[in-house]
Amino acid sequence: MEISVINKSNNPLPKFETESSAGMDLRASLDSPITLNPGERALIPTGLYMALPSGYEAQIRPRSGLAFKHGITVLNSPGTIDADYRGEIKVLLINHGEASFEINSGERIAQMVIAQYQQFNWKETQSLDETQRGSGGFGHTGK
Ligand SMILES: O=c1ccn([C@H]2C[C@H](O)[C@@H](COP(=O)(O)OP(=O)(O)OP(=O)(O)O)O2)c(=O)[nH]1
Ligand SMILES: [Mg+2]
Repeated sequence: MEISVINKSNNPLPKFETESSAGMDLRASLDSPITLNPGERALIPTGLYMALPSGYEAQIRPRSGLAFKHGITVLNSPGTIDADYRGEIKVLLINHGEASFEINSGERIAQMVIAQYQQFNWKETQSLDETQRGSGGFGHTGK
């Protein structure tokens, strides 16, 4: 599958880092570094614009290394890029760590996974089919 993309950043296009990676890492596209102090959030531009085929979405997810080592994560994870969005892809990062974290242009800040989705129509009704689970949830099967 090919996806049309415009790259206004100085970074190479995102790529799969290993043979079977699910996502491509996204790089920050910045004029100057951004410092995220503990508790702070920022919308980080990537300089990328794309046209997903209808029926596909892009999910913006955290990189586990940044989360584990620095407490840096994607606040709205997974961020949703709609197929009809033509604006710049941006990444909403938050610093959940105890130390300030500097983001430099070109650094890999998150990853993007393309996934299929299906739209649907509601069929409004007064009753639903019975199942073994019924309305049990939120741990009702035990620890
Ligand atoms: O992490 C994200 C999440 C969203 N977007 C862009 C693409 C997406 O298609 C659009 C709208 O996102 P969403 O629907 O999550 O935000 P909203 O607050 O509901 O805004 P809108 O009213 O524009 O839908 O913003 C990003 O660039 N990065
Ligand atoms: Mg929306």
